[in-house]
Amino acid sequence: MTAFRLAVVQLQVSSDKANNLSKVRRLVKEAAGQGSKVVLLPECFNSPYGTSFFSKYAEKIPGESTQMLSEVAKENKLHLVGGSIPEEDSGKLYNTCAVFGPEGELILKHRKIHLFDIDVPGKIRFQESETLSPGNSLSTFDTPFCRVGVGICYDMRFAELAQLYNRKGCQLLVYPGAFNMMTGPAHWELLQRARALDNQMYVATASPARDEAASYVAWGHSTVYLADIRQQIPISSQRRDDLYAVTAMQQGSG
Ligand SMILES: NC(=O)CC(=O)C(=O)O
Repeated sequence: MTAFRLAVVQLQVSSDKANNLSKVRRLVKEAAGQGSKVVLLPECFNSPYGTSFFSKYAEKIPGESTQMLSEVAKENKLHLVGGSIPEEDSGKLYNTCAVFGPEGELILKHRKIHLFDIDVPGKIRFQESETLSPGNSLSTFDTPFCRVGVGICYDMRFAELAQLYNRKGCQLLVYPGAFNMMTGPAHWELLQRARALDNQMYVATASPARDEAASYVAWGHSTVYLADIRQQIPISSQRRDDLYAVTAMQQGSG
């Protein structure tokens, strides 16, 4: 891994898609001006986060929002991890992160694998699966600095995914996310620290900025967490592969 500057954009997302896109343009340019080579956007950066919004804001890829991401990555000569947008494909909706390289090329699409379905009586009920379909693929990409593993928000709760990315040689995990005012204070930082510590990898998250007037109030607190003590505490070489293994099943499409 070589040193580079990573920017995490905590965006104030509104119901005005065009305004969200123009803010992204401005903020990525600003991050590039400060020397950033990889920029991470939040989950659902072009739309309010909520099941009632996904179909209205959904786009095909390529489409308006990802075209903007491609242009911005190229203009600023950086890797852009495009948070996520509601994606429409063949009549289904996905929560999808598109990653672009410095020539504006689409490197990968990661569709959220674990949908956010929770029901905490009296506090919060959220069922992404009412409108979204899950992705079925792991997603990694290479930069000149390190290999990166991609998950979206709820994906961060699943330790196995991070372990598989570790086995695939990733040194940085990125999670665009939008935890809320209940799960945020309880788990947001803890999960990042857990994934970083278990795997001795860097972990970065980007959230929409908190908007108390939104129907879903994001916790915010975008973070970069470091656990870079591989040499001193060499757990990767001390693993008992003779006793246990984390393996991926055959990946489907999506
Ligand atoms: N929004 C999510 O996908 C996940 C979340 O908010 C949580 O796990 O808490």
